[in-house]
Amino acid sequence: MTMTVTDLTIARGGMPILAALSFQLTPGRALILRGPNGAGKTTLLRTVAGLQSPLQGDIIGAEDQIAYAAHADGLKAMLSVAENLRFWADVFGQHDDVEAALSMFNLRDLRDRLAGTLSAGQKRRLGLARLLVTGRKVWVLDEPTVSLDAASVVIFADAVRTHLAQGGMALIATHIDLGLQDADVLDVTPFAAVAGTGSGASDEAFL
Ligand SMILES: Nc1ncnc2c1ncn2[C@@H]1O[C@H](COP(=O)(O)OP(=O)(O)OP(=O)(O)O)[C@@H](O)[C@H]1O
Repeated sequence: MTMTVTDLTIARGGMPILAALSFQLTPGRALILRGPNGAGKTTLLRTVAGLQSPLQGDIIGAEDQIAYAAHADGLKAMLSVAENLRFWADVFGQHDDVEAALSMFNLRDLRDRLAGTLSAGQKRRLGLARLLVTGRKVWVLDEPTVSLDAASVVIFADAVRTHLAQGGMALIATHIDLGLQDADVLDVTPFAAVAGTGSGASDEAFL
């Protein structure tokens, strides 16, 4: 399975942001999205994940194969760590146990804690551990290392490497170096559809 993005034009708030963007994701490969704040990386990920429609262009080959992890953790505060993972495994129709995901993200000691009581970095680790229980091949990740300490960034990078080694794919917007030496890099800056999209627009964190 290969995901092919062709001649994509995407918009946010009614404004075209990136245009004429094409790339491929192939099994075992990660593609890192680069670009300054406001360049359109989140918008591109949301479009690839099917949360919004492109103005133009095609995204083919990844239908029902995408697991999307964005800024909002989206955890169930009143479920425990292990219950959150089981919940998401059920949502994605997976019936494996969640032990591997707990171990990979160093969450075993926290398994019975309510998610709402976790620290920001612990919540992020749980949010990322969910990827492992989705069974999805294509991970679409928006700034996945926010709130993670250095050791947890290493854990996350190991999880991505394992996923790739199993034939998975990853599309990741990040401002930091994840240490994924073999990853391909796509700087979206040259694909800006409108000059100055990096300033003047609203900041959704404050909406
Ligand atoms: N809800 C919204 N309504 C209007 N404009 C928005 C909205 N959300 C984002 N934008 C604007 O769309 C543009 C692209 O934003 P986007 O979040 O895709 O950029 P980004 O590359 O992910 O940025 P960052 O590196 O800061 O996360 C920015 O100019 C942003 O201000």
